[in-house]
Amino acid sequence: MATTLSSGAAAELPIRSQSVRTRRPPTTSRPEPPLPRSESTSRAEASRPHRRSSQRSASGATAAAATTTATATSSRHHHHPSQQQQQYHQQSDMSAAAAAASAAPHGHAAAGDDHRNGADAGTSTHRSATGTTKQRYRTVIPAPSGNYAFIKTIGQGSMGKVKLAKKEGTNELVACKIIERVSPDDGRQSREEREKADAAREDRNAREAAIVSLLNHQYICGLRDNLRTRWHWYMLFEYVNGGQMLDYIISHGKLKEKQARKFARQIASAVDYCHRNSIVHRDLKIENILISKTGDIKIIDFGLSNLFSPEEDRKLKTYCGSLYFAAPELLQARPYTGPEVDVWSFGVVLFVLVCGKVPFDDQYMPALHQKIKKGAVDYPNWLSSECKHLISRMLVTDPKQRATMHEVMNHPWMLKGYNGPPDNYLPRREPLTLPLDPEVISQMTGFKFGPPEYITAELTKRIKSPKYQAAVRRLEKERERPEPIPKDAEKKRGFGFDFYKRRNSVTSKDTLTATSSEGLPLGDDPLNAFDPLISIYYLVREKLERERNHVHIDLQQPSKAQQPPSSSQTQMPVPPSPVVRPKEKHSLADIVPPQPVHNAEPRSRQRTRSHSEDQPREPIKSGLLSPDMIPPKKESTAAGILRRLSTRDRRKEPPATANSTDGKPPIRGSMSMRAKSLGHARRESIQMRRAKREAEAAAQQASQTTEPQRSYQSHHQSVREETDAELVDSDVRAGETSGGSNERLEPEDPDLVKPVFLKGIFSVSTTSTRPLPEIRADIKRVLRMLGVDFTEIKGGFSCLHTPSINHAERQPTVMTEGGNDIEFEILIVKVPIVSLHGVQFKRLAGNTWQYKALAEKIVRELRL
Ligand SMILES: Nc1ncnc2c1ncn2[C@@H]1O[C@H](COP(=O)(O)OP(=O)(O)OP(=O)(O)O)[C@@H](O)[C@H]1O
Repeated sequence: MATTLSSGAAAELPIRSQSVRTRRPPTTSRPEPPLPRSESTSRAEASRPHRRSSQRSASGATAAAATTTATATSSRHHHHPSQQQQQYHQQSDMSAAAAAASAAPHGHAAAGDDHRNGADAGTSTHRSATGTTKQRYRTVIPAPSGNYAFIKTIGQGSMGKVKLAKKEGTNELVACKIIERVSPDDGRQSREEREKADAAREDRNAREAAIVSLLNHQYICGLRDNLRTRWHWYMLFEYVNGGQMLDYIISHGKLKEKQARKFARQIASAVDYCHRNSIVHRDLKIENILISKTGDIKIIDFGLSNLFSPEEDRKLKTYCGSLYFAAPELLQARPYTGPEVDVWSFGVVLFVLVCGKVPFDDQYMPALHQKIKKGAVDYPNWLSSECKHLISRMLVTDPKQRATMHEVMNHPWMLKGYNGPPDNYLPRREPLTLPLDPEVISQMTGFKFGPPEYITAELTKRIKSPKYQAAVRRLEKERERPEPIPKDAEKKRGFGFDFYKRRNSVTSKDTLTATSSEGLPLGDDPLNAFDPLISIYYLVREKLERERNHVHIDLQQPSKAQQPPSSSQTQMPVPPSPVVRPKEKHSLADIVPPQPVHNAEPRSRQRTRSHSEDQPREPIKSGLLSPDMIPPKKESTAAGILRRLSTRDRRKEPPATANSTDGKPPIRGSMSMRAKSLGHARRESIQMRRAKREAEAAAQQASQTTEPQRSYQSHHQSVREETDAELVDSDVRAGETSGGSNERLEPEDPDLVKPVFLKGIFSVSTTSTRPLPEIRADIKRVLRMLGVDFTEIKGGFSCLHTPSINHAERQPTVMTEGGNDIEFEILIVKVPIVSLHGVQFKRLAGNTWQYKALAEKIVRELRL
């Protein structure tokens, strides 16, 4: 149960008072509008075939699906002891103390709020006249931007399900997070308690929707649309289809520092962007980092995020997050500003990336608490001293001594191989001036700021305040200072050495930036995180500008929308730049840039921080080169991915051939994927394009042959990027073919392997040159051996495992939601070009670390 401490209480948080974020008990009694049940959803649900006989209803697939969901919902919503250990939440936030009246929450109240329209959607239960509970499904979400049809469930968090959905008439895929709004009466709470909990949850949902709808960052999963019905919130996010970071780690074990750095820089970029917009995530953990098709990270789940203020007397007091990633001050129930708890969690994430395990672990909760509070970390000796140093600066138990994001981003480990710190992609801003834009004010909803007049009055007060005006003057002075010293010069005079000396005193004076405000401590910078109201004003205004411009601003290219307004009239929208977001690249050739990879991050908008520029900013400044003309730079290339994939331990592979460049055996195929030097990237890119062309020709030839001739081998050779439409088709077909039954499929059936390309590469836990039937047989052997229930589905296996006490491993035992059951898929994917099969794991539900332990065990047992 959530426990509220009195303001400022610094008492130890009793362990039993911890709880998951307010979770709903099983849904049983709420009447649901009589909705037509969609066939395709039934199929999709029924295609989740791991249900045990005890969970199955005799009345066929529909009932089975209903039971399934009810069971899943039920098991998830019970307050399992481990849940209580995993996430905890105490309700008493700054926002709750904010202005009394709340504007309408962000999101669109759908017709579903009217029961008679039957527009509520998603999964929910319905108690019939006979008292039996039935699950109802809705297949289409009538979102403001169009109708979205559900395809299948792709995730399950503590707040609800996440389903893949497709916009009708398009191939656009979204991940729809479905959150219930009202808790049913399970007899455990009084009506008042329930209502209070629902109201608090509603505030959180509104805030999550409001926050994610405003954020605009390439490493943050963007909200496409948002719908609220009587019973549910539907948040339609961009679909991130490269898998979870967790799977990546299961696949690769610990990452090489170089690879971890790339991800860490992206996380830092996103987190710093949030902080400079007065937003703290509060639930940073490995599960909330997904990987996109292009190999970049996307942070998800802002369900626990909130606004923060640098003011001492406006500290946050909600203690939430995942225990393994939680800062010690949260365990001690101490009020906190905000960013420092994210820095700690980020430190834990970084440790997981480079070590493949959590830094603090104990199966006995009080001991785990003690370890976190003590902050003693065992660093493996193979970790570089710079990496150790950075993590040790992030995992400082005293939040005042802990590294700031500024320090993290400028740490030598972060800079290694790069020209500067990660870019946070903040749009260029100017200090606010009066009058304020009423349209912007009217859209500042979802945060309980109060009515527009109140917001206007408060903002005016802040802008006129001596503190703000002094900050503006300081900024102006900063901007008048001469240009910063070139980066090379920084290196020459020993920047790295200086860094260590002043690590605890990073202030505005330490920053290398002369023209930017970004080195200023939070609260001194009038442009970033000065005050939550001001930050939200900027964000809303920027969002409106994007919408007015009617173009999707390409996050990887600067556009005029990010240019400073030409006058003090900062509300005036800048004329749209003719930048239309290019369609996401799908082909290998398209995403392999012909450039070295060490300047990893895409050149983005014109930045306010000059010292982080990866390219000279002069041309932009002088107007010689339009910012829109700067080509994006990306490290995350297919070549890079494949190269990394190929550098994995392949002891079991055939001996080296003449193609081997470094004495190690190459992976099968004509081209060596073992190139390690950066200079090889370009060559690889060319080779890959050539190979792709050749393979396409071969595939075309194969398609002209008769059906039997289109053998297993040619299926292997088909090298083609799967489009989203095909992905949808295959997902739907998967539901149709498997139908939730245990029916045996011919092992040679090409449908048994899912032709996933880049998507699969990221989560490939292991690859094999062995024929598909052998791989499948081996997986089945291992699953049976480990007592995992499974059903064959298209492209792999749907698995369910209930860990027994005997199975308990020395692994982190708690972390996220979920009952005992671990639900996951093992997909066999094709790795393009090189005719390999990869085994991909995908967690659907269950305890993260139990899942990780199991997946790793399966990988170990496989003889691929
Ligand atoms: N945009 C997305 N694209 C693809 N998969 C997603 C997306 N968003 C969420 N998921 C999947 O759904 C899962 C749950 O999502 P999310 O973390 O947002 O839910 P939650 O209820 O807030 O979870 P938690 O209990 O971890 O806080 C994720 O772990 C991920 O596997």
